[in-house]
Amino acid sequence: MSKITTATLRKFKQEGRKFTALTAYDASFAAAFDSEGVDVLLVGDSLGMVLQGHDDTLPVSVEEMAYHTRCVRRGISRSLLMADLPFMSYATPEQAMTNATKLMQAGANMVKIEGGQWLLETVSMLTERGIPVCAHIGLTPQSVHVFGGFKVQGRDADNAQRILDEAKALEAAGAQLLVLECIPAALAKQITEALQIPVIGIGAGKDTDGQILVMHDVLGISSGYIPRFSKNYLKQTGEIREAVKAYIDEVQQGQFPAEEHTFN
Ligand SMILES: Nc1nc(=O)c2c([nH]1)NC[C@@H]1CN(c3ccc(C(=O)N[C@@H](CCC(=O)O)C(=O)O)cc3)CN21
Ligand SMILES: CC(C)C(=O)C(=O)O
Ligand SMILES: [Mg+2]
Repeated sequence: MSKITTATLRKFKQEGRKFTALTAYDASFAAAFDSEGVDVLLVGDSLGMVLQGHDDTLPVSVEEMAYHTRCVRRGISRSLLMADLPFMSYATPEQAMTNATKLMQAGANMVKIEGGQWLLETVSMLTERGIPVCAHIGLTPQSVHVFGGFKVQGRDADNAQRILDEAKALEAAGAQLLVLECIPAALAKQITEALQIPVIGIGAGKDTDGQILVMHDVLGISSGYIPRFSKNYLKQTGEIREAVKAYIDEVQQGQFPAEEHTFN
């Protein structure tokens, strides 16, 4: 099987073939997810919560992200490897270039950054210099203290329009992928149809081009916050590889996310 690139994902979008993504933080899980056919692996800054036990993602450092990216890289043969730039590591385009370089040199194929309008210059500067960017909008967890909690975004008409406009502007700035988190399904559908680039949803309904979940949620070992949009696939399968297969299968068949995992 040849390596997944952003061009592969774009082809999947054009063909209407759903793809799957999971977080991974170490080589062993990465190798298992890769060999079962997960298309995209994300070294998420969610590691601040699920590995380190913090209440949010803000304490995570670039060095920690680079360490886990190096670990995951050694487990991968086929999947695309994306890594999150953590809180405040891309506050200026210069910081973004310095820190994205560290993650790329640790083995990432692209970096993910949270934000809309204010990030446009950063997206084009990174892309022009050889670092592909996945933009992340909607519920951006690094802004949890601005939002006042992990809350669904884009429910009123003004905010929905703003998120749609941001998505189009990020694509125009050069973003090659987009993550939509915790927004109403109808808005995610509208954005997915409006863009040429592949759109990955989490808590964004069934009509995005791909789905992503945090591996601890899929394997039923998250404590504290367990988002409603996630699903424990270990419960129904009893084995990690079978759980991952079931997740991939349900995404490809359009069975996940179901109505119970969806915000309206
Ligand atoms: N285990 C885990 N899973 C995740 O999906 C995840 C993390 N951790 N850490 C980083 C961010 C934080 N995320 C979260 C965390 C909680 C909710 C949550 O509790 N959402 C409410 C919806 C609230 C509303 O209706 O406005 C829910 O019921 O799911 C959502 C996203 C997503 N990411
Ligand atoms: C939930 C995904 C999209 C993420 O950003 C993370 O795991 O950090
Ligand atoms: Mg993240």
